[in-house]
Amino acid sequence: MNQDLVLVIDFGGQYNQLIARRVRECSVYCEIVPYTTTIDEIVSKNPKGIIFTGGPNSVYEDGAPRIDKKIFELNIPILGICYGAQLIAYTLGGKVAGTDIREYGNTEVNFDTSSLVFKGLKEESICWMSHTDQIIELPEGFKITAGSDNCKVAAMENEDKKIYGLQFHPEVKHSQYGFDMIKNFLYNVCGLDGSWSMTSFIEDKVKEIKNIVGDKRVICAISGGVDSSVAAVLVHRAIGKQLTCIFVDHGLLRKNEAEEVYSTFKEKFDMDLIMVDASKRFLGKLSGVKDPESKRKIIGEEFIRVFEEEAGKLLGIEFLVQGTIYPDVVESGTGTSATIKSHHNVGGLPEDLNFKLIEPLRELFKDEVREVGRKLGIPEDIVSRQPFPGPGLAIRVLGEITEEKLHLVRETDFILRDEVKKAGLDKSIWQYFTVLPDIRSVGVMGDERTYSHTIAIRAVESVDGMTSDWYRIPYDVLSKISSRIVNEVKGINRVVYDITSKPPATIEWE
Ligand SMILES: Nc1ncnc2c1ncn2[C@@H]1O[C@H](COP(=O)(O)OP(=O)(O)OP(=O)(O)O)[C@@H](O)[C@H]1O
Ligand SMILES: O=c1[nH]c(=O)c2[nH+]cn([C@@H]3O[C@H](COP(=O)(O)O)[C@@H](O)[C@H]3O)c2[nH]1
Ligand SMILES: NC(=O)CC[C@H](N)C(=O)O
Ligand SMILES: [Mg+2]
Repeated sequence: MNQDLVLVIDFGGQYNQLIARRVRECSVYCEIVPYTTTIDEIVSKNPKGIIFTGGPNSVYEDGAPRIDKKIFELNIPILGICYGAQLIAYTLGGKVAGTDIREYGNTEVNFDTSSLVFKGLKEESICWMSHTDQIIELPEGFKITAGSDNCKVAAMENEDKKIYGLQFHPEVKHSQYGFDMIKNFLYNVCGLDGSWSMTSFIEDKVKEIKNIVGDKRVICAISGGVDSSVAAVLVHRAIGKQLTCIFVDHGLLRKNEAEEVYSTFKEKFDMDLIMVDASKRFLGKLSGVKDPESKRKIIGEEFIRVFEEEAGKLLGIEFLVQGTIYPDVVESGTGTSATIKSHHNVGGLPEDLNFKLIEPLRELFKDEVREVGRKLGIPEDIVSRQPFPGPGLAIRVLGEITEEKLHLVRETDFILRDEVKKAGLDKSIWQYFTVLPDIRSVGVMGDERTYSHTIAIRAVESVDGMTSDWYRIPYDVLSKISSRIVNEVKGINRVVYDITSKPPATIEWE
């Protein structure tokens, strides 16, 4: 890509994805790479600025993630945040140590506003702290540019070398002027002009895909969802008829979904589509499997096996396009971030993958993908669709999957969607579905005892799927949904509402 790039180097912090977002919100393109990335790889990407993230370790401990000292000699501006700042100090000969005073949460910080990073901001403001270690000795050539009651070095810099360290987290909303500080770093220190936009993203990706693919043929795994639709249209713009889309019915789709996806696709897009009914083989492979991660890996592998078979019939296929987005990558575990769950399209991929992957949306968050989709002219009803996970109902039937349980989730989900739509809430709730926990409970229906399944309703609001809060569906709507479910779906005698945010829960139950 020929646009200016900022690299975020990942040291395992909790807010890394937020840093990347904030950079893009400043209209600067950015990518996150693990701290193990070599200096040569970093140089080859030609970044105009580098940001070190926070992280759970203490820099002075054995085995803590480190960075090659040469990075400070590249004459590329560097901003270290929390662990990142401590790492700068440690690597350049300063001193970092654990202290008795921990700082967590809102903290008043004083600033030297002659610093390029704090220029134009208040001399005192609230910042979000989350650390136990402190920089107790500056490296040579550095000066202190901010401090708090309990932390003498809340910020330090070496203006000549363009190296900056912040002990607090400018990327979280709780830091009053945090966004402005990131912007100052990008504009004042790195000299970037904020000219990046989703339009330039599209143009660059189209060029890049053309170059990679040449005259080869490509298949695209399409689900009817937002991400794969956007990926397909983007790739189609680059290589047109060299692309064939494949939609797999794995027997884990929602009610009427296969027919609906097929007809919408045919109506809205001018692309080739192959539908594969693979429900028997998926359900066969999943039979008796209870563990969520095992289910995800089986599904990830089976998807690829189906794509391989279909590609075999088409001749000359080298590439597989997937609508992978950043949360799929980070939740699957990056080596620095923990594995939360293996998304089928990343952590669930088999090792012997015979395709080269094309994943043009891999660095983006959901709302950014939607923006790209709108810019590409994809109809709003597709772009604003609620997400549906690739493993489908397999991760909404907890534990062992049976046809009977799939039926219960399918029917209850259908009622939920119907009532949400009738209440006019389908555009306001980010994602909503039913889950079948593996429990039964006692009820009384028509004066008879029942011992039947419980269904849980999950509805969340979110921006990017990385964090979420439970959606407050009005009681009267919930009441209608509950009574329809127990009246219309035989085998359910109890309905519960999931009122947990993410974190600590996740959106899906498995
Ligand atoms: N039934 C399917 N058939 C073929 N490919 C699929 C299917 N389900 C998922 N995929 C592939 O896996 C990728 C990840 O799935 P995911 O559900 O995250 O994205 P999506 O379905 O495209 O969008 P959304 O998040 O809006 O549902 C998809 O982009 C697509 O490439
Ligand atoms: O394609 C996908 N493959 C997967 O394996 C997968 N797991 C979760 N999801 C979707 O990702 C978002 C975040 O989900 P969680 O909070 O459950 O991790 C939510 O929107 C989930 O529906 C998946 N999508
Ligand atoms: N949030 C962070 O980056 C924490 C850094 C380091 N582990 C500390 O406790 O000080
Ligand atoms: Mg999907």
